[in-house]
Amino acid sequence: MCNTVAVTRARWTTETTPLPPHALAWLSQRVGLGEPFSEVPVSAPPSTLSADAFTALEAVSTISADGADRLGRAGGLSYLDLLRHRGHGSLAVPDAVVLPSSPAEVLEVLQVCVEHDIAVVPFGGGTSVVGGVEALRVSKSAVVALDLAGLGSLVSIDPVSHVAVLQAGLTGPEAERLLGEHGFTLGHVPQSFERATIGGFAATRSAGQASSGYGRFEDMVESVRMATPVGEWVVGAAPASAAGPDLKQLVLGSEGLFGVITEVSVRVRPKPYGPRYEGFVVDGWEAGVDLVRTLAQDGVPADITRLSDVDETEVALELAGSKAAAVKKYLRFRGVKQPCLVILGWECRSRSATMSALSGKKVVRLGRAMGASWLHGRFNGPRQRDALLDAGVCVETLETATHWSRVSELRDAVRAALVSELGDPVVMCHISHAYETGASLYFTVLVPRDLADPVGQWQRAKTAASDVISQLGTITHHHAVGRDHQPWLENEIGSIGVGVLRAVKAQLDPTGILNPGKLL
Ligand SMILES: Cc1cc2nc3c(=O)[nH]c(=O)nc-3n(C[C@H](O)[C@H](O)[C@H](O)COP(=O)(O)OP(=O)(O)OC[C@H]3O[C@@H](n4cnc5c(N)ncnc54)[C@H](O)[C@@H]3O)c2cc1C
Repeated sequence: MCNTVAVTRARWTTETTPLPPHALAWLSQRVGLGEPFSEVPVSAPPSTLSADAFTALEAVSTISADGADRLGRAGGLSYLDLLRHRGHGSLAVPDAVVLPSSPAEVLEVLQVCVEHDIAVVPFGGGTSVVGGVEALRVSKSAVVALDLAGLGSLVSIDPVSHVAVLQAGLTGPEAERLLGEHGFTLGHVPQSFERATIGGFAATRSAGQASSGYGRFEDMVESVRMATPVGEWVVGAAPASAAGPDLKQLVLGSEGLFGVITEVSVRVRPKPYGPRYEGFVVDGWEAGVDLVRTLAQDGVPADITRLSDVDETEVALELAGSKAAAVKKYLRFRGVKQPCLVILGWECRSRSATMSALSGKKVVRLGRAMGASWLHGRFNGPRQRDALLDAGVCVETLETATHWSRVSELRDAVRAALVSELGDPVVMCHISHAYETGASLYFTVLVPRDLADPVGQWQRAKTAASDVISQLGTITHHHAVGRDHQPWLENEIGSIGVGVLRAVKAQLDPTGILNPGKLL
């Protein structure tokens, strides 16, 4: 029996966090509530793994064909995954779960899977929202989820160079706890931090909430150790190198198709002394975009640099409850007509540099209480999503990035596509990461769930939004490609790009056992 993923995959946690009454009142008035969710119990189909293959895998690793263990690794945590786990739409369940406990064991498991023609889905925290861990068998005899939870150690730390080697199965909090014992931090805090893993961050080119300061996950990676069907491959030898193309960049974002990442060597930073988070308001989206662009181009963004549009700000204030009225009154007094919330947080970068760039700009300071409130709720999204689903709401997110000159055009186009498919949804948007040349846009969509066809409702909206996104920006800034963004990949990287990735795959995984049906 396996011993991880004790929680149901139909929700983020087993604890139910109901929406507060004022939030429910606002929702029913603005969004409209659907029918409370009728959860249809799901069960795992019989495993098709042959007895021979089971015995061969059992000889080299820990394996379970138990239905609950298999359901616990069936798919990721997108809105559609949650629907499937609540009995709507068909769920792809792996035939077994394999739990190796060392990099050497991962190599042995891959050998057995090649011999028995078994598809292998590398499984970290299972937080993919793009179908990345869907257990697709494709043309293989069976499919196993290869859960990396047994690779959970800090292998080494070099306090002089600020480099740590982390095993792939460490979750965000575990990695931070182990690094914290040595006075260091990774500073990588995506909203899925609580469940996502180091291997998953590397395999998807993840971006965290403080990536404007610490960099995206790929910026932190020094080297990667990866088990492939043709042997072990270690890429990255020094902080910088001119030894041909940077092959590390081929491994990062490879989404389990080229190999199983077992260890990642990362740049770490001393734990911040006295981090500080503050809230500000600007009048109107365009003013906010200009402000964030200036900070990024002047090289003085805060580590967390986040700008909400008018709709997201309005919802944030509505849901803040009693304090919201006083904030709104103050903003009216300050002459702000279209409030857009800016959250700035400093952990490793200089606050004074950002603040001097803000001086003279039309910005209303809301102070540390607003920053503290953001910090307090930074991981609430997935819990609120559970509660919204329970209340009959379709709730999902989309993300992209583009150049500054197109940021507003892209935002408007995505909103229009969603409105044309969904009727009158609430569409909220924020800039989540600021770069010198552009920014990422993150959308949250709320609409009453279509009772007759909840899966089709979101699939149509997602397709419409992705068509628009693929014309004006990247199909994904940090959620990766998986299965869901696959139809738009060739448009972004070209047929030559697809050919290059196929050639790499053929070299590393000649029989195609690794995560079939994703990315390419
Ligand atoms: C509520 C919520 C919020 C999110 N917020 C963010 C965010 O702020 N920023 C962000 O970047 N992402 C976010 N995500 C997406 C997701 O958390 C990231 O893609 C994350 O990096 C996935 O890590 P994981 O360990 O859960 O990987 P999994 O979901 O288990 O796997 C993701 C992909 O990587 C592959 N993979 C996993 N581990 C390995 C390995 N060791 N070797 C090879 N391949 C592997 C899988 O096969 C799959 O293709 C969010 C998701 C949710 C549900």
